[in-house]
Amino acid sequence: MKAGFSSGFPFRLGSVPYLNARPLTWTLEHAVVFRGTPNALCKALQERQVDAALAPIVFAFQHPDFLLVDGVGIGARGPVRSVILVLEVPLDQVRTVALDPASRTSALLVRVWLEGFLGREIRYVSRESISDAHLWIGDPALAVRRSLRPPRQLVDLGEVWNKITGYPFVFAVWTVRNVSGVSQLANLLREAKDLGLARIDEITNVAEERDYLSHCIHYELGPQEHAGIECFLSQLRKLGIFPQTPSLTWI
Ligand SMILES: C=C(O[C@@H]1C=C(C(=O)O)C=C[C@H]1O)C(=O)O
Repeated sequence: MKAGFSSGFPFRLGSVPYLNARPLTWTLEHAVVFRGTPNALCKALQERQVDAALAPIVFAFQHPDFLLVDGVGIGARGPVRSVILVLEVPLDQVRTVALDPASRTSALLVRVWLEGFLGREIRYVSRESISDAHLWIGDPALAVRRSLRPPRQLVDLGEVWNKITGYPFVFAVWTVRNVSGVSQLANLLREAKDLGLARIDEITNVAEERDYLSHCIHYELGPQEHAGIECFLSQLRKLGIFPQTPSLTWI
């Protein structure tokens, strides 16, 4: 039984099916009732199938009624490995990009990078279409990266964001409906992060995966990550996406 609750853990959690979320949910697996892509998690939150989800940060930009758990997230302070753009042609010839239908945040990060920072005009097409570049996230991205052969090249979006802005990037945060006991829930989610990070050796015995969880994904969310989120928001506004400044409520 979890501390402070007389009848078990009273919250329903949603998470992504990717390796990178495992340290955050390792000690809370019993409470995870929904596992789906970042896109599916947004729907699960809206349809009240879950009380809290490790949702794409951009969901909160559009839904200010949800609360965000501070101190924990899925971010990167440099190369992230699992958010990649695979190029079929040299970068300066890229005109069309197929987005990953699983993604919300990285789909906008691609736009910020190509349109905002590089000033390119890009047409976005569906995954099935022939395109000059493909976005991949999560475990499928890790698999694509392993099987990549020249002349195809890849761009690590965590790395380009950090090189250009100097900030970390935050992909996902625990996004919570304002239910009773919400601050206790936030404390438990922060505690679960510490417990999970101390048990990476239990989560995977594959050296490459341990390295990914220990060095590529950054689970702490502090002042630098907040500055990164603000910078991402201001870049989105420059592109005319989310013209209002959303008010984010951190707990
Ligand atoms: C770093 C990652 O972050 C994911 C990317 C997301 C997105 O692009 O919308 C959302 C949630 C994260 O789980 C990843 O899964 O590779």
